[in-house]
Amino acid sequence: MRKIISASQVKLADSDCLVSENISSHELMDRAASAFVGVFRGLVPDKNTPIIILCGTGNNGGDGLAISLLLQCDGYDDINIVIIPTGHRQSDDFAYNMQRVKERQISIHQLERTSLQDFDGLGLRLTESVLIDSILGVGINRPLDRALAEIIKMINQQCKRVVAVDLPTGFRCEGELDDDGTVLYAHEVISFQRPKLNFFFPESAKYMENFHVVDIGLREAFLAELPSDYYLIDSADIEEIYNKRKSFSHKGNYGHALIYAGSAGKVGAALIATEACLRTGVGLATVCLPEEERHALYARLPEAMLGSSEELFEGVKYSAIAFGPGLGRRASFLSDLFKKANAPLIIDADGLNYLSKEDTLLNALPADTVLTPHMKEFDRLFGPSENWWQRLQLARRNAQKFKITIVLKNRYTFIITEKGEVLINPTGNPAMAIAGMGDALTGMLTSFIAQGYSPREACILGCFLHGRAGDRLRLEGHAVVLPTVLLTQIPLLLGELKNVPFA
Ligand SMILES: NC(=O)C1=CN([C@@H]2O[C@H](COP(=O)(O)OP(=O)(O)OC[C@H]3O[C@@H](n4cnc5c(N)ncnc54)[C@H](OP(=O)(O)O)[C@@H]3O)[C@@H](O)[C@H]2O)[C@@H](O)CC1
Ligand SMILES: [K+]
Repeated sequence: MRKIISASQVKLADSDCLVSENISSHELMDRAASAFVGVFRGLVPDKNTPIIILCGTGNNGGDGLAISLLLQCDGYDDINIVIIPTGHRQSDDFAYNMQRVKERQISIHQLERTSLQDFDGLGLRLTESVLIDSILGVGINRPLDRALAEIIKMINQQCKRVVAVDLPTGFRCEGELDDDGTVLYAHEVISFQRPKLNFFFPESAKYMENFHVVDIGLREAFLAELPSDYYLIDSADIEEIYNKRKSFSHKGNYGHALIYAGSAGKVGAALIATEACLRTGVGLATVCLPEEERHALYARLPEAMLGSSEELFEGVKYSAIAFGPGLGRRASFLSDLFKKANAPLIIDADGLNYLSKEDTLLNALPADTVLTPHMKEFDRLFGPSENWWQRLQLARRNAQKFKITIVLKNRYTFIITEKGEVLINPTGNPAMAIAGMGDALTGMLTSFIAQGYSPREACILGCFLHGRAGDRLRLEGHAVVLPTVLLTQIPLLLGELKNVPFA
């Protein structure tokens, strides 16, 4: 898992890198510039493209200058640099790179003061150029001055393609994103070493389209020691957590899941959740569906067993219970379930809606419960929030208070553990925005918990693989991914882990 660090921690990691490798800060800046250019080349392969590099006078601006040198060496032949004064003094590495740029034949336009009129007077071809934004990076420490904000608003109206260095100018790395703040909109952001936490909030879409993260060699061992509650899940975590199926094992070794789901007109939700559970490897799955809907289950999923509410808990020990997809009014069984359940619960959809209407039930949630709300379900459960930063903090408080895991679903799903850690899932794409996708996730999480994984492990595995299956289909050309099609990928993805599915 990759720890997400704050703007101030980045500076500590930079200093550590200089000391531990015994390099100068401009050498590290060259490394950052080179990593940036590595991605930039792929984004803008045409070397005749007019490029405008907007530089502030701190280290973000220093990066811009170092980037100009590399791009020129690479054969980009139409580069204009504009220096916009930021702050009280130039940083040393900015001054160092300025000296190097002056020794080359690159056009430099130096604004003596930050003013829209002066900027406009430069007559830059903003609409035809690719603009590299290196005005401000992690050093932003106050709202933008009016004059700089005016320049940025004009650029936002005119520029068709902006590539930001480290982060878009004006964007805050963490904390509440200011709704009225001016930010230089970036079509691409090339960020150093780690993505910034706020890249993962839906509000960031207003300020940026895509981001790339490049390694600049900061010491991972140092980053691992920094305190942070935010982590980005990566494929190595999946390899580490997932256990191969053992030889001589049988269905009894892989758990028995109960799927309490479906109602008249919403049987599909139960079928999808159950199919997901089975395809993720559970040993046994029992579905509690209304009796009259049983034919759909037998026709679609002969592997599943049907149970009725009365007999469900007689002498059966489940290893995980999913509750909610397509339940409608049947969700009122939740209070009884709390008394009868003998396994961790995964509550979704109508189960969450019922929970939000009955205040006292939240306090009665059994240990190890997983809630899987999307934003609206979350707000109904725990109250409204003004923005995603507030919502995430509210989720952390409630996960700790009730000792539960909350899977807050979005483009980047946040898994909030009972300790208040936030694990960010990077996989998934808009082709997956379709009915039934959440039911599939619920089935997968239930399956992993039934197989003996902790709620934390199950949520990491389930969210990552669910999104990865969708990403694979998207890459194969599917503009839309149906949940039942996505589920066909799950056994294949599991089979690819550690290359051998069996011990
Ligand atoms: N550290 C490293 O070794 C490495 C760092 N790297 C790069 O450095 C970047 C961070 O550089 P940084 O710390 O110099 O900050 P940066 O974002 O350039 O801005 C600072 C200047 O802006 C000013 N200022 C602040 N707010 C303002 C506002 N609202 N409006 C106007 N001005 C404002 C502030 O002024 P002051 O507070 O002094 O008045 C100060 O002068 C980082 O994002 C990455 O790109 C990479 O090369 C890798 C190695
Ligand atoms: K920037």
